[in-house]
Amino acid sequence: MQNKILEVRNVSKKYGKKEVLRNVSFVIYSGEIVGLVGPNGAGKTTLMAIIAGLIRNYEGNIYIDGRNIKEGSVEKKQVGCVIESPGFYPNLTGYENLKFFSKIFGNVNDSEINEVVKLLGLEKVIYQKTVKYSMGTKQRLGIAQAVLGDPRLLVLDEPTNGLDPNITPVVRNFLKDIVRKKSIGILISSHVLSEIEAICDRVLFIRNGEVIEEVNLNQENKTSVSYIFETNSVEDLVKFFEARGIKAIIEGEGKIKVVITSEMFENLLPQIVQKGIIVKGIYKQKISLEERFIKKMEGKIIE
Ligand SMILES: Nc1ncnc2c1ncn2[C@@H]1O[C@H](COP(=O)(O)OP(=O)(O)OP(=O)(O)O)[C@@H](O)[C@H]1O
Repeated sequence: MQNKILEVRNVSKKYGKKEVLRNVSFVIYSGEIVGLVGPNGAGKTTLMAIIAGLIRNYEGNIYIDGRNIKEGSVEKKQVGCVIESPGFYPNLTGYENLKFFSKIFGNVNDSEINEVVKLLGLEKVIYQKTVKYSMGTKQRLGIAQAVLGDPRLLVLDEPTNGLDPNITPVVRNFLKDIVRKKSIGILISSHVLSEIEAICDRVLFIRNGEVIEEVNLNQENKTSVSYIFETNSVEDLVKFFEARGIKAIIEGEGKIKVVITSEMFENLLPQIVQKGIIVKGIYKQKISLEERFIKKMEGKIIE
């Protein structure tokens, strides 16, 4: 069984009278990358800052490795974070900055720093002063800083912001690798939903401070996808689906579209064949996270 790395239980936060987070609860298990997506002002950064221990005044409880973060200090680094733009000493080199931050958590040796620098493709710039760094390079140095000291959880707010498209996969692979290798958990937010889709195991949709949906991206057969059926008997096929409560949309000549799970598809296909309906072609279209997000934020329900 997987360990619970993070448990957020009924967390609420107000600024004055404004409720920024309302009763947020979720869990991250070891080896999991969980995405947090929502429109501007939904409460993502506030939630991440609370989990990272940067905001202490909130209702509810947060447990990291089973330990309530409200209860006293811990010797070991529990959470590594990059929230908003990472801050570094501009007149120190990247390496000096990493050394400085690592000292706070003790026991980070040079070989660990060198390995992380290499994995994040920072070797060429690491001995330059960070004042010269681009935003994307600062982001990568921020991730390196967050990872050092072996935290149990990484909290990364928009970590691929400002990265060159050729560097984004480097960061993505780095995070995918360490989350499993070190059995940690990662909470990540991004406005680039294709990026979230490429990296996360699960996604939480947050709106007006509430988690309104959780999508498991690894459960392909439980997620509804669009299937386009090409057939000579459009009417019969539409009737077939409608008799089973499934909406079928005519998509041009001889084509109909239904949104069903892979499990349903596997059960229904033999029945279609049995009815003697001739299917000339079937095309599967996965609903992208972006489509789900747009529909969800419009308040439409996605089965
Ligand atoms: N220090 C603060 N004082 C008062 N209100 C705040 C403060 N910080 C955030 N807020 C408000 O809380 C709400 C949530 O903000 P937050 O930054 O957490 O949202 P977000 O989902 O991260 O948005 P974005 O995608 O734009 O970064 C917003 O309405 C914001 O104006």
